[in-house]
Amino acid sequence: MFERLDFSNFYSTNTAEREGFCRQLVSSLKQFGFARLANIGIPPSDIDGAFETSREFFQLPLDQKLKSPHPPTATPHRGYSAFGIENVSAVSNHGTSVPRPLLKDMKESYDIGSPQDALYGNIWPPPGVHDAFQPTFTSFFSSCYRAELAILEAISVGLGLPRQTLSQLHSEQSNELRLTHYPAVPRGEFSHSTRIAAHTDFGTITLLFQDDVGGLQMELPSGSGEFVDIESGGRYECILNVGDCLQMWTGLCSARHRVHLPSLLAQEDQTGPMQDTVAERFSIAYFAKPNRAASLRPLLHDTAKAKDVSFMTAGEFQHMRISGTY
Ligand SMILES: O=C(O)CCC(=O)C(=O)O
Ligand SMILES: [Fe+2]
Repeated sequence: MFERLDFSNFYSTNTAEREGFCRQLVSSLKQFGFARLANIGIPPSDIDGAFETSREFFQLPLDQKLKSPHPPTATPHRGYSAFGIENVSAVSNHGTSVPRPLLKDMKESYDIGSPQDALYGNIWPPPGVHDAFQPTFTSFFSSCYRAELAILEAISVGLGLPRQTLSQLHSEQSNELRLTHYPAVPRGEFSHSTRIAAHTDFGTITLLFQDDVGGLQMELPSGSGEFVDIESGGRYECILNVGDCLQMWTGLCSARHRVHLPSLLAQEDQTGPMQDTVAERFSIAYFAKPNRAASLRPLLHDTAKAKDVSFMTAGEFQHMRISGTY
């Protein structure tokens, strides 16, 4: 649907090529709220390691996984959430005039924060449960943070802002990494449940890595309630999407998205024998979030109106958006 952009162009020594790439990136984020990126600087072997470790963890017996549980409240967003615990549809209707039905999420997930985050510590599996888990994701987190800063610089350049404008609003690392496993389910379940209900992401940008099962869909046109598949380019491709904070700062589109029955399978109803089971799916999402004290005042058009309004801080906004999901 939209072309894959090669992030290595951001490092081109040819200024026109570099700036042209940044403008193309911003244009995709303005039009769709999404971009597909190759070569964001995370080695494929690290991505393989993260997916393998995630699979191994989710394959453990439930009593082992529950040794590092997510707290019963929405914050801090850390640790393991079993199937059916989190319910994203509770926040699906944020910012829309078209109410969506509440659907149950069919997933289990694990949330990890930065080791540099001064406010919330991590909840790791205790020794003996999966000893490679903590080092694998501590290292993967740092790789994602480096990629995040480079992408924020590219977006700033593409918007015509000084290169460090966005990256310097992310120095505190209140970012989050989320591993998700969507178990195989009978396809009939999709009539009353979903994998993750329609939502927008709360932060600045999200870097998503997914396997090739499919089912990630975005709302197009925005606000229509119609969803189209974002086809999977495999686990080494990064799907980049705009979150609510970047939309408030810059007007780029924070597109509503969900994970549901892939359209190809939905069409089988008309075209041939239906498969009874929809394959399990794994994804890894890294949510870049602004420093908590950062103001969400628009960065591009500091209008007279904006000067009179008091804007929420990113921390207040995150808190408001996440409550209700647990
Ligand atoms: O699993 C996916 O592909 C998307 C997950 C997602 O949108 C989220 O966790 O915010
Ligand atoms: Fe999302």
